[in-house]
Amino acid sequence: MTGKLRLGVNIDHVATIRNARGGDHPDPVRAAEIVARCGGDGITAHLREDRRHIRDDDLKRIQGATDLPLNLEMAATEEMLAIALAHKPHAACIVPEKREERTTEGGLDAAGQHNHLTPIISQLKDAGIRVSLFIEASERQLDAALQMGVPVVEFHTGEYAHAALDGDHEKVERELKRISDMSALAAKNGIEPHAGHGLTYENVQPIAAIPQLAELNIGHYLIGEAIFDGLEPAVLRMRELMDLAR
Ligand SMILES: CC(=O)[C@@H](O)[C@H](O)COP(=O)(O)O
Ligand SMILES: NCC(=O)COP(=O)(O)O
Repeated sequence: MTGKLRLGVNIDHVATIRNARGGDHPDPVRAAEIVARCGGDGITAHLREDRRHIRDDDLKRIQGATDLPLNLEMAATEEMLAIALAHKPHAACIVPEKREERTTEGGLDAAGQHNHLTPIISQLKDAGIRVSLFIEASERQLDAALQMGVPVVEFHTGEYAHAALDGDHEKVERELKRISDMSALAAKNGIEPHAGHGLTYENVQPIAAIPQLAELNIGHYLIGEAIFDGLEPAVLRMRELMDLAR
């Protein structure tokens, strides 16, 4: 049976615009409040090591402003671990991070970093934080996630989104199949599959139709659309498209 697909709204890029002028406007906290009012299921925020968008004080303010679960995206570093343990978000999604990248370019190499990730995951879990790994939809990475005992994985949909933009239909189908196959395998093994990165009104529905997926995290496109239509209509439109696909 296909359950409700949650929509986590990533508000990072409200902070990107704020930071362009160094002041307080627009405030990502106000975005979180709007998401909460219009039926978003969660707030996602990526505290990057270089603080290019979300900043440390935003986390506490977001947590104080809404009851929606906060999904903190974080690199697997001691600094980020300490911040996560201090804030105790509902969930922490461990993501790969490269200082010079424009955005999160690929999935976490969970298979290659087993020894580094295991103690970080267990400290997050001991603090009651729901740990997720942001990985490519591959059997190797999913196996590693299983071995590490995480309850959630988020599949990186960037390759799928790029293929859709390029009009490469064969690649779109290949990417969809691997995300769909790995979602089924994750669910079969008791891991809750999520997906996100580069999702738009145009490309969200085939992903939303994957029955095992429990949550999509969507940010950059929604904040872009919000400039033209407002954040609430953008979230509601995405919600509608996701629901129609189930
Ligand atoms: C991990 C991820 O996909 C999100 O963090 C999202 O991409 C927004 O942050 P960036 O644009 O900084 O990658
Ligand atoms: N984990 C993916 C995410 O939070 C949102 O990615 P994007 O929609 O900003 O590309």
